[in-house]
Amino acid sequence: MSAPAILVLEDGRTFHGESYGAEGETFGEAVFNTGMTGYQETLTDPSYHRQVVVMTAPHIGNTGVNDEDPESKRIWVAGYVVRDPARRASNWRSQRSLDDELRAQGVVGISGIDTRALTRHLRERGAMRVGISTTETDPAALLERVQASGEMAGSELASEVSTDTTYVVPAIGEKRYTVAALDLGIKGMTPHRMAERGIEVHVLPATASIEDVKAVAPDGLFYSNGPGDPAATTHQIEVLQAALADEIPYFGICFGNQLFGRALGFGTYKLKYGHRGINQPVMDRTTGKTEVTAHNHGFAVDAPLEGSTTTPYGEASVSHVCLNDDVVEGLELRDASGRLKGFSVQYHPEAAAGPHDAAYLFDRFVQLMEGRGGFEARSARTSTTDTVVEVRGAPAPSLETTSTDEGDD
Ligand SMILES: NC(=O)CC[C@H](N)C(=O)O
Repeated sequence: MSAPAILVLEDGRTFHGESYGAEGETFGEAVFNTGMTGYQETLTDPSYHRQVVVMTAPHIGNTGVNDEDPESKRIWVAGYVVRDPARRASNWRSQRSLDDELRAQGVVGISGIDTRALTRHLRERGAMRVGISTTETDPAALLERVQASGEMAGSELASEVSTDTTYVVPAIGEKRYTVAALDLGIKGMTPHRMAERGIEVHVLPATASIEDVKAVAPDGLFYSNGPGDPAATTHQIEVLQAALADEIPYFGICFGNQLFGRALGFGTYKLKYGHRGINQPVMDRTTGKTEVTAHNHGFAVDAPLEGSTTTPYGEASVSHVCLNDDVVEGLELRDASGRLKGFSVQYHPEAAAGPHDAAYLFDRFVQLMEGRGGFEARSARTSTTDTVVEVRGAPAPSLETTSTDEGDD
């Protein structure tokens, strides 16, 4: 029988459960993830730094933990909330149990609480600070510490998770392109998806300057996902603006979408409770096609859904929209002649975990670097799914790449 644990939200709502993972006390922003699979990828996604993740799937830990699926070197979540942990791990790839892994990495969790009630509370009241403790028995005392803990809004966190030194992920097969990738909390699958397409990826620290980027002689610049509030970031926005002024093709994912938005002059704002899961429907307005996608974001770009906005770097417009709530899920930048200069998405085409519907975006990045910046795509704006293949035109690389045999979900 595990030790008792309590979870206290910043508005005082309290849940009593059992210790899961490490014993101790932890604080963070309470968020919920609706993914039925992929807990290892979720736990090791650096974008969850300083967040306490509530899993809505009731059984977690069933397939154990292995050394192949982590998206980074460690677990980043500040705390973990599970309804009913697996009593034993059962999978041919499992090397140890999730409970043991959480304990070994010092991650404090709680189990045996009503995660449906907690999730409904967060949906109604919004994401908020939370504390979990196995050492405190008085909720009022824990509440005081929750209310004194740090807020997510206004926090610059990318520098806390980024690599200290540059490293290179070699192209798989023939090398075709060089990309400078700023690590703002990058997931391992992302450079892998690029390497699969013949891209040599130079992963640079979040503090890299425009000179550092140019020193790589990149065909394209990439900004990764990452934790924290995009409004608290200035350095990377300046680097991106300098790169855009220099006509370096750009692709961004998640945090990289938010920073693209800010570099283009749009604002960002905090969503009430965010999008976290692996089945979010998104419309690619370039093709009219809907894709099911993996999300993990608590902030979003505030850009007009219709029309384009003139920026110092070109015409910016919204390329992708979430069909659940009309949140901006992608941006694109074109020059006056309609040539694509850069684009980004708010969700996770690297899909670890998640469906592979959005893998075409890595092909789009290759096309952008090839100088085939989506002339076809623009004329396809009003077309329907049926015409996707024609409008994208041969000899584009396959847009439906990707294997389904990756062990990521
Ligand atoms: N996965 C991400 O890049 C998240 C971006 C940002 N930290 C947010 O919460 O919206």
